[in-house]
Amino acid sequence: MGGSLVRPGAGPWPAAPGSRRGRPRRQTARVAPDIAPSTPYVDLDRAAWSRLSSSTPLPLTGADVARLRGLGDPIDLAEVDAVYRPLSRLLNLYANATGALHTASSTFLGEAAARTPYVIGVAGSVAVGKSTTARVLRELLARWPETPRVALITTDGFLHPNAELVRRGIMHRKGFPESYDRRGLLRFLAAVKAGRSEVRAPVYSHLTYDIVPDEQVVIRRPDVLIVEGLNVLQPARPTAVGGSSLAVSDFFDFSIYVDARTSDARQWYVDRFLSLRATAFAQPESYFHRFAELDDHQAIDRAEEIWDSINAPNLEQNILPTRGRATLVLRKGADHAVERVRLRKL
Ligand SMILES: Nc1ncnc2c1ncn2[C@@H]1O[C@H](COP(=O)(O)OP(=O)(O)O)[C@@H](O)[C@H]1O
Ligand SMILES: CC(C)(COP(=O)(O)O)[C@@H](O)C(=O)NCCC(=O)O
Repeated sequence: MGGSLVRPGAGPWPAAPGSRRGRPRRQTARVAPDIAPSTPYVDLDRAAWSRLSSSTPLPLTGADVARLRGLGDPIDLAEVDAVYRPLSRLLNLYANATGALHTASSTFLGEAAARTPYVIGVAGSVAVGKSTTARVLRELLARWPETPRVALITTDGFLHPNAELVRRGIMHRKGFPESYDRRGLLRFLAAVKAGRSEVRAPVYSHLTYDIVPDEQVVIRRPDVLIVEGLNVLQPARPTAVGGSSLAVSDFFDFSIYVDARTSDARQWYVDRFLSLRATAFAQPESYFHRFAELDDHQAIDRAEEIWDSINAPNLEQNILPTRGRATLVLRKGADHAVERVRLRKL
């Protein structure tokens, strides 16, 4: 393959907050290529990535992609072909290999091999297009004969209801780790992974900006479960006795971080906010209904204020630092197209 291997920390990947990159480095001797420090990542540019798995057919049409596309996301069939078709093949190989491993360990233990869903996490900032990525993958993975049943949940269903956020004084921190019922999400994933026949999750509405009372999504032993959300790669919380509890990502077989420059994500958030005035905000039940009548200047001010006070600090403090934990990073350019793909090999 024509992609380039990179040293950890090298290449186009900007430093996550708190990383060593960006600090002055001691001068070190040049390392000969054959003894260069090994890296757990393979970093491919778009062209090299899209040449992989060229024999895998693309089972979607332009109309399918239009149906799956989120507001403001220009994804088209060419993008799905170049980026998501190889990813679907890779996930198919990984899911099959994990199934075989599971069968082997059941045989060793003398247990009947019960299938357990292959769980994929999709992380990244607000407005980077996680939901489109997750929906496209759901559609592609469901076309493989081994995984026809693909379920998708978003972690916003596990946000505390607004009344509870207000009671805790953290309404301005929606999307931060503490705004979620983390125990509920862990219980949900443990039940899905244990192969329970029916597992329920609460539902969030972007329209009312709150949990929908008395509504639940039911997951019935899928072959694959995709779990999409800002904070799905958060490490476990330390416990009072010096240990740590389980993390959501402990239940993942594979994880994807949808990455973009922070300035691009901010612009996409503002653009989407402007578009939402004529669609979601125009509906009387929308939490943001009062913003439907704002002119462009007022709407841009309001969107930038929300971004700068909530979504940017959350990205910098909680989300971006988890990028290195992902199995695969999709790095988007300013036009939303994926420019590079980084896969963790080890
Ligand atoms: N205020 C809103 N009203 C209606 N829909 C919204 C609103 N904010 C976000 N959405 C929709 O919710 C989905 C998830 O958005 P977000 O959490 O920003 O993640 P991403 O853009 O990475 O998918 C998107 O499809 C988006 O269009
Ligand atoms: C609902 C969200 C927290 C995303 O939740 P997720 O599905 O990623 O868990 C986010 O889209 C959001 O609404 N953030 C609050 C700030 C804002 O209104 O943009």
